[in-house]
Amino acid sequence: MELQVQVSKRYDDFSLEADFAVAGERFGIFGDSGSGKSTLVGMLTGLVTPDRGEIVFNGEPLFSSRQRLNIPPERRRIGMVFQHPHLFPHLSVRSNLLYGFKRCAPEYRRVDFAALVEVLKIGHLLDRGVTNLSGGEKQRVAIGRAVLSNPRLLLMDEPLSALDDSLRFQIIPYLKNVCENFGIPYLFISHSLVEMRLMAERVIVFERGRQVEETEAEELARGRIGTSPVGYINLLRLREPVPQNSLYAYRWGDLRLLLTAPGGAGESMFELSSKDLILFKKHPEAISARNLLECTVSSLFTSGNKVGLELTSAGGVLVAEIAGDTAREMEIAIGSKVFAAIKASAFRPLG
Ligand SMILES: Nc1ncnc2c1ncn2[C@@H]1O[C@H](COP(=O)(O)OP(=O)(O)OP(=O)(O)O)[C@@H](O)[C@H]1O
Repeated sequence: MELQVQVSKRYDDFSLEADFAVAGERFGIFGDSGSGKSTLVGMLTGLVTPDRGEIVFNGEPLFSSRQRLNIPPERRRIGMVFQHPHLFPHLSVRSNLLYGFKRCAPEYRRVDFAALVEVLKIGHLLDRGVTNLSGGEKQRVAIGRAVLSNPRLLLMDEPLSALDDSLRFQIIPYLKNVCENFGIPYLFISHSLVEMRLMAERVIVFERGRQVEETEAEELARGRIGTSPVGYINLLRLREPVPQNSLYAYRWGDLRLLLTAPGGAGESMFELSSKDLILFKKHPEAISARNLLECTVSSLFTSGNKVGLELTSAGGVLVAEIAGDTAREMEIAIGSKVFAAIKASAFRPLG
């Protein structure tokens, strides 16, 4: 997709200025509460009219104040998934799903109902009403309904923020699979950096109605090292947990990691703060941490008085954070060998 946006909108005590062009399939809009994300989404869908500017999607103008053009929402073919699923309570799951499909002109119907139901794993729910579904099931139905309306672009405005932590991260693979399988580009809007990294490649950052940065999701996370109380969050996909005494041994690349958290069979995602890695220049003699990884420093980046280290190990890449003084004392440079100690309890399951 190609999306060009150059718009401004003023409310009494808030104004939004956006000027960006994106080309790609998985874009993110990131910003704190009140930064203007939903206002921008409203302008893209056509529910909010910009004061002036232009919005062009795949070469087709959707809004142009110069040309006095404002394509109505129903003709923009932009799908929406919101924070709350907004399902029709009197309709079954099947009828909710088919709502948009039936309203879509036959020539635009590309998404196959049976295939979509399979990807979202909601086949067993089709004949049920929606009121008693779990939060995660409701959101999967809402995603399915949006996708079945065959949008040219899917806008997801904080689609996970009403779900509790474990559900949030269970829904992410469905969201990604559904868009990838059916070739639907999306804009993912969120104030969660972890969600952004899992969903988007490039990210446009808004602060108080102003677009301040366009970058890669990973870069954005790394740039906040030292400024964020939780540090940089490493995301690890670990496999095949095997009970080992009171712990669980997981596979990570060519390494085994010991964790306190039991995971489901197959793969599970875990987060690990950059603050939870303790670095040694030489192999320590005896340590209480259950994991000791031999690593090479593959990249260094500074943020304030903190230094972020990208560490390459046989398992994969991890980011650690240490004070600038410590990095100098340890004579850390690109190519340095270090040992990273990590407690079994430092890994937190996502979902
Ligand atoms: N219709 C409106 N009239 C007046 N002010 C509005 C209107 N809509 C939004 N605003 C104001 O614009 C600002 C940006 O709101 P917006 O909902 O776009 O932010 P957001 O980044 O989506 O926030 P959140 O993450 O909390 O939803 C806020 O200060 C809000 O109060």
